[in-house]
Amino acid sequence: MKVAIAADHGGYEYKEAIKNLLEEMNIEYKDFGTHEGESVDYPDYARPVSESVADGSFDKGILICGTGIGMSIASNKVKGVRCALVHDVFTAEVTRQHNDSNVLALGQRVIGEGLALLIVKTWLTSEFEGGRHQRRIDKIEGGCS
Ligand SMILES: O=C(CO)[C@H](O)[C@H](O)[C@H](O)COP(=O)(O)O
Repeated sequence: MKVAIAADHGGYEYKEAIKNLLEEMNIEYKDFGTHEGESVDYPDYARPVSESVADGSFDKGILICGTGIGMSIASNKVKGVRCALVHDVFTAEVTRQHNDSNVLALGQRVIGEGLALLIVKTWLTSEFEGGRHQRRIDKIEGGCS
C-alpha cells in the first residue's frame, strides 16, 4: 500500500506522528508537506494528495488540518475521491467498510494524538465490504441528483 499524506500548519504535528506510525507499519508514503509549521493554505495541500489518489499513483491519502473540515471539503472536490472526516474509531472502521473512503481527514485541534493514531491504524486496516455499498458508491460517482 502507498499512502499520500499532507497537512497545513494546523495539522503539521500530527502529520509527523502519523509518518512515524506508517514507518512502524511498514507502509510506504510520500509527504506532500507542509514541511514546516508556517501558516499555509490547506487547499494547496489537499489537492495534490487527492489528485494522486484519484489518478492511482497512491492507494490512500491522509490529510490533517485544525479541524479536518477544510481538508475534507477541498479533497471531495476531486472526482473519484471519497474523503471521510473522522474523529472516532467506529467511524474510521465503518467508512472503510461502507464508503470505501480513500482519503482520511483529521483535525489536530479536535482530538488527542493517541486517538488520531488509533483512527489512522483502524482506517488503514479496515476493508471495504462491497455488495449494497458498492451500489451506493456507484450512485455517488454518477451524481446524486
Ligand atoms: O480549514 C480549517 C477549518 O475548517 C482548518 O482547521 C485550518 O487548519 C484552519 O482554518 C487554520 O486556521 P488558522 O487560524 O489560519 O490557523
